[in-house]
Amino acid sequence: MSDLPFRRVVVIGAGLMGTSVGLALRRAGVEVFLEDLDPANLRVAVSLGAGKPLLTDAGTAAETEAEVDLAVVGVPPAALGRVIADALARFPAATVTDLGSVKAAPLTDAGTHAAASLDRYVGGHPMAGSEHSGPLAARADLFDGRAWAVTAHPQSRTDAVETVEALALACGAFPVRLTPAQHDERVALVSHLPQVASTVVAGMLTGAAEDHLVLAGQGLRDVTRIAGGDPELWTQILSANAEPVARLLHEVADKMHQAALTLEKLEPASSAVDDLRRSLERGVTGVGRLPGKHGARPGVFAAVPVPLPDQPGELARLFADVSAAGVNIEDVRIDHSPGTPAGLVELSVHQGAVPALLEALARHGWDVHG
Ligand SMILES: NC(=O)C1=CN([C@@H]2O[C@H](COP(=O)(O)OP(=O)(O)OC[C@H]3O[C@@H](n4cnc5c(N)ncnc54)[C@H](O)[C@@H]3O)[C@@H](O)[C@H]2O)C=CC1
Ligand SMILES: O=C(O)C(=O)Cc1ccc(O)cc1
Repeated sequence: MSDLPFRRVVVIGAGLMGTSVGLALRRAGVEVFLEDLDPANLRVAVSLGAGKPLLTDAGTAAETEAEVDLAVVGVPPAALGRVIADALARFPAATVTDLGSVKAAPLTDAGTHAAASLDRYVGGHPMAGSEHSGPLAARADLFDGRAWAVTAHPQSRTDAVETVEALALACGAFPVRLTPAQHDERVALVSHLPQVASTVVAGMLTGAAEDHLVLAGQGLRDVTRIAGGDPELWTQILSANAEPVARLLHEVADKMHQAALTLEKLEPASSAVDDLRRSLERGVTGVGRLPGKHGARPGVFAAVPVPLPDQPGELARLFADVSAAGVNIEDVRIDHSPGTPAGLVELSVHQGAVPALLEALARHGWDVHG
């Protein structure tokens, strides 16, 4: 990519997110320098190919700092304001952005330390990540097809906003412009509430007997996966966006209370049965509103389940058969049932491709049903 508005990028904080940005930018041919307080994380990120260390044993060449066009701050939320302000001072020609999950508090913080140069700062938040931390969990394709919030503030320079949008695009994401306040309000619903809900459900498992947990299926794993996220990171995220998240939690608590009352009133053919069905249907409607890959309209993709024998080469054979049918796999999920010699692969494909795919898979002996 030769028409990018940056040639030399520094990533400060080479953990999961910073290292993933480094890998994605290296994939796009951009020169990347890395920095981290933790020398072990820096070494791992460098060895993964995410960039070169900014500081060498001989120190940093002054011309390197002067020639940095873009600094990307990937440190934990509570440290963001300070590190953004430092980056504005250290890299005088650079646009500075960050990867933080909250946007209003770090902007205020950075403004108290670096008000004069804040016009070169534009916030960013890639809406992709994982429940794992650190550079070993990083991936070059983490941002492919994902939204990346770009949060300009009133002083942000237009060229700085365009540079951060170009960063999102270079990493494979699509930029979404929002104000910091709009961002924090929206992620309260789409990211922070699900985290607390997942955490509460997972927390209830701590008291469960092991012979109960052996029954756990994919549904429980789906609901609790993000509860495995770093508690320190999430303490910082939720502390910085407490009010909107608390408002939503009160709403959830009311709805849970209503659901409990409904269940207590259930009798065959009672109106409580209709209430229960209506609330389950509302859930189906809500899930159907989630956009698919690349922000595609909901409902564009369909999931095709295929039972997979637990033998070497079966997954490769399935993918080859799908490919021979001329069908693109948009997404894939594999469910493992402990103790059984089979798994279930769920192929997400364009709805229009489903009939041809089912026909082709059945022809190749896969156990699929229309
Ligand atoms: N974990 C996730 O899924 C997502 C996280 N984010 C945001 O990305 C940021 C980074 O999160 P992760 O990469 O998950 O955390 P991480 O814990 O994997 O990485 C953070 C890195 O920053 C380093 N660090 C801490 N303070 C530093 C400082 N003052 N200077 C230089 N390096 C410093 C740490 O040593 C560590 O290597 C956070 O602000 C988070 O809110 C955004 C989207 C997703
Ligand atoms: O693991 C996942 O699916 C996530 O959604 C991770 C995540 C964590 C924090 C963010 O600010 C954004 C995304």
